[in-house]
Amino acid sequence: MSGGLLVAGTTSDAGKSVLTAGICRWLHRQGVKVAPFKAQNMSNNSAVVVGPDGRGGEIGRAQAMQAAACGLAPDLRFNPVLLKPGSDLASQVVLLGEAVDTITAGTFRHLRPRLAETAYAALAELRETYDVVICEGAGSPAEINLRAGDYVNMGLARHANLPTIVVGDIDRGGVFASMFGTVALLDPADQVLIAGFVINKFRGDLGLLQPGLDMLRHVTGRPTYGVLPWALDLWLDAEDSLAYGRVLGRPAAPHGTEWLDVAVVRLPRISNATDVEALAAEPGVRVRLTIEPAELAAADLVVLPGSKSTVADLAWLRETGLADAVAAHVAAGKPLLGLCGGFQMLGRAIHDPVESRQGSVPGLGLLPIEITFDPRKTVRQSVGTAHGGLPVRGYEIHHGYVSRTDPTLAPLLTGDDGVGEGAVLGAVHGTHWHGAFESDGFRRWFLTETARLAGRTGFQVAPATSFAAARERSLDLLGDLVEEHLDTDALWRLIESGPPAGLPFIPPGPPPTTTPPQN
Ligand SMILES: NC(=O)CC[C@H](N)C(=O)O
Repeated sequence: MSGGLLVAGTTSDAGKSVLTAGICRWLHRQGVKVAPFKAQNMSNNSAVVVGPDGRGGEIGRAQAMQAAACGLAPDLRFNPVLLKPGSDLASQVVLLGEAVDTITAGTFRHLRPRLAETAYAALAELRETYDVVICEGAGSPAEINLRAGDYVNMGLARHANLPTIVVGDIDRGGVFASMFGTVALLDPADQVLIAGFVINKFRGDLGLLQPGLDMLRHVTGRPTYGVLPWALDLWLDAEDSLAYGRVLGRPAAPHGTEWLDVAVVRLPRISNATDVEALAAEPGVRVRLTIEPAELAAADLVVLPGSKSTVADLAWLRETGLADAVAAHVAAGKPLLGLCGGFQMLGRAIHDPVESRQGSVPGLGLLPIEITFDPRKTVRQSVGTAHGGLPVRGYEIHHGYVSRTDPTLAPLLTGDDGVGEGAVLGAVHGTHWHGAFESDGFRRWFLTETARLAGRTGFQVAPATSFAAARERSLDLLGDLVEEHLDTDALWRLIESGPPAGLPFIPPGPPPTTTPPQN
């Protein structure tokens, strides 16, 4: 068979990624050969995938997570187009894993046909290989200004005749109006593909919600396939949980007598922020994303995460007073960790003719290294050891490299080629590797060392947390939610048989265009 479904949303962060992953896990458990797909993703949170030519390429982390939900290794075709925003105006374009261009809104139009063609071809290939492909849309399908050029939402559904469900986040309010409006702003040929709705993040009495669902059915002629409850345990790989001010996940009580407090600076162009999820998976480790200097002062460990715009985010760090707070933290002998872009900021100088094109700028001066940016991007999976033999796996996505270092500086890690990676100087730690803290033994050593440096003598790392098992549990939880709360028989009919016949048109449809579409 060649089944398919598009999961669209009323807004960004409505729950498309997790619902797609949940549907993938449900089908995978049923023995269905299923794959995920997102034609175009806009995110700086990417995973490294080894392509058919053996080279490393990038896809959105959400698609790598959905691949795991399907029991598959990630594939570049699962997310053929990835836009990585370096500023509000410009994005790096990653096509089938490889960075090919940097675009602005104005130049996107010229590239769009090539991107759409690549995405359509990738989906066609996947549909030949897999029995079912679950596609995730982007933003809302009712972005009427962008509809003409769309190949991620209804443009994709039309091209591949995909039945579409629309998920809405009821916690934000206005869910009925946004469900209705999403359908009613689409043209008739798009509307016949919208089969129904899913409500996400509901807390409360289903009996009170039911009349609303009945009314929604009455005014749209479309059912709600189910209502997913607010699930507190769902936070791994969920990008919206990375908003600042929040504690990441739901940390269990400490194994020892004291908590370890970790403050992660929420850089404006943060990239691969999911790196710190592995720390947050440990009992007694409280990880908070913050932009408050006072929170850095109170933290045991400060983390400068990855950045898509190292030099610009470093300037922001100085403007906001956070750079001074980082310096004070280090001056007090407390531990600091820099990851990729955050590591690059720790050196004496950054020479960047590529990303910011600012030339040479001073770094924070906390490590005796200099960073130079190369137009070629390093994208690879990396394997090595730390602290005398603890195995570490990670991945690298960067243009900048260490161009000058002090030969006496100790590395944090050693690659399997025997070459030192990153640095440790006193309580300052840094590496270009992402994902390293998913390696359980290394994470335990690092947290123990961190607690010692911070004087948290009562903190004791739990002996046996497995991050891989925690991720697997979270995918299973998503599968459980789908099985328990959605009408899976009806969903299966949709996936198998395509858009149902006879779905009514809801006026007014798209407003007439007064100006030519911009995309
Ligand atoms: N992943 C990152 O943090 C990348 C750092 C920096 N933007 C670079 O390209 O080198």
